[in-house]
Amino acid sequence: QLSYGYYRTSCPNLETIVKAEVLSSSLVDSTSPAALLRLMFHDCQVQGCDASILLDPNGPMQDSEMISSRNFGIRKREVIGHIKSVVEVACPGQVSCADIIALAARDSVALSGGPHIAVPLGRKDSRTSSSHMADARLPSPSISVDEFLRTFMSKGMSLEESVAIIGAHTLGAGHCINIVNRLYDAKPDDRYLNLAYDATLRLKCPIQVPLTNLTIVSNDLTPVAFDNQYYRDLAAGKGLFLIDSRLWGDSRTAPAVWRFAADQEYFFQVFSSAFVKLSSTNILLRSKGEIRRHCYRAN
Ligand code: HEM
Ligand SMILES: [Ca+2]
Ligand SMILES: [Ca+2]
Repeated sequence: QLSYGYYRTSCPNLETIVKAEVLSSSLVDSTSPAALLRLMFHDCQVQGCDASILLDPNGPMQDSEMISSRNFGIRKREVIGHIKSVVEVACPGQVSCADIIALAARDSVALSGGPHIAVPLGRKDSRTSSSHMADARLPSPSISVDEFLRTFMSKGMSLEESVAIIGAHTLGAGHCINIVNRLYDAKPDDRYLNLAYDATLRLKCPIQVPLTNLTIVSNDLTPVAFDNQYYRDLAAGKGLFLIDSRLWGDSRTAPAVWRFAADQEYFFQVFSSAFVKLSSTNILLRSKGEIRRHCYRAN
C-alpha cells in the first residue's frame, strides 16, 4: 500500500526538493502549476499513476501516450525530468517518477493559494505506454455528465468529489480547438453560454477551424489562483468547455457547484480528498513496476 512515510529513510529531503523545484519553475513561468496539475490527471487517468505519460516513443515501432490527440496541450513534462535528476543526486535509485508527478501536482495547488494536501507515496513506474489507451481513457471536453460522473465515481469518488476534482480548472487555460465547436456548431443542448462571454470567446477564437493552435483562453477569471472562481464562473454562464457548463446545467451536479461557489473552504476540503483518490487509484506497487532511472524511458 501507499504510505505517508514511504521515503522517510530512503529520501528524507524529497518533499523539500520537489517543492523548491516546483516553486522555481513557477517563478520562471506562472502557468507552470496548471500544467503540472493537468499532467497528474492525464498520467493517473491512463494505466493509473505510473508516469506512463512521460515515456517518449523511442524508436519507430514504439508507442507513446503523447501521440494521442487527447494529450494536446500537455506541457512541462521536462520539469518532472529535471526534478528527477535533482532527486537522483540526493537519493539515487529510490524515488519513482510517478511519485514526483503526484508531489509536483500537489505543490502546484498549494503554491497557487489552494489547500496543502498530504499525499501518500510508493507508486512505481510503468514499463509501457500506449496511445490507444490514452485515446480511450482521456475524456473529451464535450462528454456528458453521465460519462463525467462514471469517470470519477469509478475511482471511489462521491458526486461532490467528482465535481470538486474538475475544479482544477480554476488554473490554466485551453486552446481554441477545444471550444470552437461550441461557438460555431453548438449541440442543441448547449444553451449555457452567457452572451457577453460567448462574444468574448468568438473574438479570441474567430473561426471554426483555427489557423494556428496558438491562441489560448483562460479556464476561469483567475487562471493563476487556485480559488473557487471556476464555480462562480460556471454559475454565471462562463464555463469554458462544454462539460464545465453542463455541471451547472445538470440537476445532480448543480448543487455542488453552488456550494463550492459559495464556500471556498468547503471546496478546498472536498478537492483535497478527491485529489488523494485520483492519485491513489490503480497504482503499480512493488515488483509490478520499476523505479526508472530516467523518466523518459523504461530501464
Ligand atoms: C472530464 C474531465 C475533464 C475534461 C474533459 C478536461 C478537459 C480539459 C481540456 C480540453 C483542457 C484544455 C487543453 C488545451 O486546450 O490545452 C483542460 C485543461 C486543464 N485541465 Fe482538464 N479536464 C478534465 C478534468 C481535469 C482534472 C481532473 C484535472 C486535474 C485534477 C484537470 C486539470 C486541468 C488543468 C490544470 C488544465 C489547464 C492546463 C494548462 O493550462 O496547461 N482537468 N482540461
Ligand atoms: Ca499513467
Ligand atoms: Ca482560479
